[in-house]
Amino acid sequence: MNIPRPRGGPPAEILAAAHSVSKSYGGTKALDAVSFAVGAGETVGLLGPNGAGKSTLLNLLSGLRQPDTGTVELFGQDPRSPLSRRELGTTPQATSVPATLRVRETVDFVAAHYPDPIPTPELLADFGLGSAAGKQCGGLSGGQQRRLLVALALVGRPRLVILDEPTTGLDVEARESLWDRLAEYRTGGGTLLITSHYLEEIQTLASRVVVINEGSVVADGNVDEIRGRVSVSRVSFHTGLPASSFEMMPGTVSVSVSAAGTTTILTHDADETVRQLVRGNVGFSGLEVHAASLEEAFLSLTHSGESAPAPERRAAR
Ligand SMILES: Nc1ncnc2c1ncn2[C@@H]1O[C@H](COP(=O)(O)OP(=O)(O)OP(=O)(O)O)[C@@H](O)[C@H]1O
Repeated sequence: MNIPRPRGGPPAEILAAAHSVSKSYGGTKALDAVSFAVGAGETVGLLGPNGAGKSTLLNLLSGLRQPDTGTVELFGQDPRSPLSRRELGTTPQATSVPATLRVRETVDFVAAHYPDPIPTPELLADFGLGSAAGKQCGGLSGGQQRRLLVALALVGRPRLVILDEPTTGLDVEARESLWDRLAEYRTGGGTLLITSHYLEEIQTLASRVVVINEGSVVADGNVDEIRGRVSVSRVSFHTGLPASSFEMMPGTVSVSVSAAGTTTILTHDADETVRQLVRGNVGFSGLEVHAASLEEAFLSLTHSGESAPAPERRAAR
């Protein structure tokens, strides 16, 4: 597990951890022997495509579900114990607000569970909901409801906040304002675990990014390391040569040939790929270079694996 150790100091306290955790829903394996931990003071972005297992992992860590095998800890205890959740603020993906309660009443109700909550007017003002305080929650827009849910996660000044895709349904302005609030929470010493589909979205906030795909952790590192590894291009062209001719080229992740005869090289270094094609006197036509899709980028992580991160492979050649 990758827990940062402050230089010269003791290891960071682990606030939440999964130890070799597996979870299936019927025949679907959502998590496969995942080990993962969040240390105090970290902001961890949990990144992965649809169905990767992100929500399942968060639900286990926050005690909403139980693992089939392996163990989970929250503040060193079983996350299902109410005591362990006292210092946790969370907004699961599917939660909705109570339609008939007013916004102010909803915040007051949740705040009453904590010894030192953020005062309701202050919290609502921070989240741009001051003027909506007297409205029924059911009358809020989707974006306002989302903001209210995140505000509720923070009201008790928790030590750890777990948010599942908090910006879903928010416009750009609301999204930025939400990141600002979370950055303030972090500056005040808070620890964050946030899921997203997009590295761009979490890269300004996250101190560490963990990529999960098909129920397994496929990468764990700082933003620059992960960006280097998910930056993949597709170089496509027509040639008479078989796919195997290109597999050893520097930076290559995978090579495929479509039914229509187009050869596509997924590569971490499109410039070098094109240089190699020219230098090698490869007969090609119809050359095109595009950014790879997110799915292809995640696939590249699965292919390269933890033992051979792309930047090192690139440097070694
Ligand atoms: N309650 C459930 N019943 C059956 N299958 C489920 C259930 N919850 C999740 N799954 C399946 O488990 C796998 C992991 O789902 P999970 O929601 O954890 O992924 P995710 O990374 O959070 O996806 P998304 O980004 O789409 O929210 C998927 O194949 C999903 O269809």
